Amino acid sequence: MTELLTADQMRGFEKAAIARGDASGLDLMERAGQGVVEAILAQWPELTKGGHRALVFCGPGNNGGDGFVIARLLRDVGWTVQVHLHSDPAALPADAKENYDRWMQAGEVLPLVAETVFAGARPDLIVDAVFGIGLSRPVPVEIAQVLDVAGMKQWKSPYKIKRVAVDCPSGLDLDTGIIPTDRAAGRKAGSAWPATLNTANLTVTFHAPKPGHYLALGPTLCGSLKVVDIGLGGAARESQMIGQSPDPQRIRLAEPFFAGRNVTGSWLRSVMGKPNLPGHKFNFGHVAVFAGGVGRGGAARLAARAALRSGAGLVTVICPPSALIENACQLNAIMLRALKKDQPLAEVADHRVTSFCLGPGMGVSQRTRDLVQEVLARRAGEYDLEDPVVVLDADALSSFAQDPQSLFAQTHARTILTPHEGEFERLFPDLSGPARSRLSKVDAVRQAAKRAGCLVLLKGADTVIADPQGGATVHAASYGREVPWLATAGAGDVLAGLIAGLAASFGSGTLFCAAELAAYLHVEAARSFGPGLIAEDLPEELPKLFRELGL
Ligand SMILES: NC(=O)C1=CN([C@@H]2O[C@H](COP(=O)(O)OP(=O)(O)OC[C@H]3O[C@@H](n4cnc5c(N)ncnc54)[C@H](OP(=O)(O)O)[C@@H]3O)[C@@H](O)[C@H]2O)[C@@H](O)CC1
Ligand SMILES: Nc1ncnc2c1ncn2[C@@H]1O[C@H](COP(=O)(O)OP(=O)(O)O)[C@@H](O)[C@H]1O
Ligand SMILES: [K+]
Repeated sequence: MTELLTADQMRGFEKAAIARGDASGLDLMERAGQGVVEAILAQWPELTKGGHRALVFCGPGNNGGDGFVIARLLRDVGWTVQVHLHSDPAALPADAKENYDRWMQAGEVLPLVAETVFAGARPDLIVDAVFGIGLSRPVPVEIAQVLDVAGMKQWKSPYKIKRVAVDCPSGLDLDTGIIPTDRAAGRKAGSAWPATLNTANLTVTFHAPKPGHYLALGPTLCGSLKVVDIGLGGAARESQMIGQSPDPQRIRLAEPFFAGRNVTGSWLRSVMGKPNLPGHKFNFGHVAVFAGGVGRGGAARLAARAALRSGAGLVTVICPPSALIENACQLNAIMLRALKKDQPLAEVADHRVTSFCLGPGMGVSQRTRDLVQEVLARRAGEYDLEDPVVVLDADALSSFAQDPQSLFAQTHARTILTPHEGEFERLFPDLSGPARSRLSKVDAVRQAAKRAGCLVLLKGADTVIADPQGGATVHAASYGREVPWLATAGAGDVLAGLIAGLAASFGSGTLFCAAELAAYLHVEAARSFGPGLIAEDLPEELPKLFRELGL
């Protein structure tokens, strides 16, 4: 787990370190600039030999200050460096001004405008130190144009110029992963994309990654991401995240790393480890997955298969009597029960069911609403420690589109909603669409979880999970973990089943931790299988994956 720091939190860390006397602002800026130079040379070792040519673009704040440090350090090792500044030097904040002055002892600064930038010779490297965490509004068009590689037509092979972003490609909002644009001028006609895009090959950030590096457009713009330690401390805080419920004030990245160490095995065991004690299948949880009518059972069967493969002791598919034969033809290790329309649920799902999964293929209907409400009303039985887990996906969510409040009135702390964006919009229209140009995906899901009184997992290449108290996790299939082939019908059904299965065992960690691990595992399963994947392949890939991951 890695903590993702918002701009305000990052400033808080900086202030605290300075107040403790651990470092001055100038020290931190020097370490930041040094870290960027080291990252550049590590990324492109061919740049260590010989003098190369760099353009450094500096902005009006401390991001620009980092730029002056980088310019000076590159010059010190023999590079030809040309600096362009977008501001009045006299208005620079103190530390940035100090580094401007140091640079000016043997250098010059040109304005950051196309005429001067493109008048010079082709650089080997461009350093973007215009805006970092202090971005407060859309980037002025004339700067956005200078930063867009597509506009660098004056130079030969502009895409081969190495582009490094300090903290972020300028224009990216590091809290949201969104590029704030001036709607009138900033958007390509008829498109949600900005008219100009500032992309980097390498982004170097400080102390900890920020949500915007992983959300929305962040991964597309940043290229590869390197985090540089500038001595602000805090590793102990991170260690509290493994296997623990989330802290309401913090955002974490679901990944099996802690302070640079791979902790995959212990992460998996903390959520799904089966104790090596005499036990039987009921000790490892019983998952009940509801299926829809004839010809619509595939989605529930996929979820059930994922639940069983993830280690649940038993899995039962519950279907209408008309679909019994269809399901019986398809299922073996998974048990099957028919539920008649007026039959009490307790007759087919007794108190030993520890986890329910509803939605995939159930159909949008009053019957689905009734079943969801009946399951949500279940409480811990005489012998159970906790209420059963309820995973609500797909049609179990869409069935409440007309009246989401009637669903939220019943959801409880052991419930998780797992919508994709379309389903999310049906339940939370005011947290979707245009609202999301102001609200990060993390904050939208936090608000949704608070309103629903349960966990919410909003799917995507950037999946966000939040609880009603505000604890939030991002799981991102990016930075080398891209799996576009996971966008295949049924992948979400598998995810719902995985969560139900991982959360089913009494011995397992919290529902939140199960959801984090499920998001990670379904992407790892997709990576392991590779292109050509269909949803059926995901559960079948799990045993190999568990072995490889050290479970
Ligand atoms: N925190 C740390 O621990 C460390 C931080 N470090 C570095 O400091 C960076 C943060 O510095 P920062 O706070 O000065 O903000 P920064 O991104 O330079 O921008 C602020 C300036 O830009 C202006 N401005 C904003 N948007 C604009 C727009 N669209 N168009 C025009 N102007 C715009 C804004 O103006 P204002 O909004 O005030 O009007 C203000 O003048 C951080 O990213 C990292 O690189 C490192 O040194 C290591 C330690
Ligand atoms: N480009 C992508 N990269 C990584 N994961 C993706 C991508 N597109 C979709 N996914 C994942 O695939 C699953 C698709 O779920 P969903 O949209 O509910 O599909 P379905 O309803 O067909 O099962 C989600 O878990 C989502 O996070
Ligand atoms: K930048």
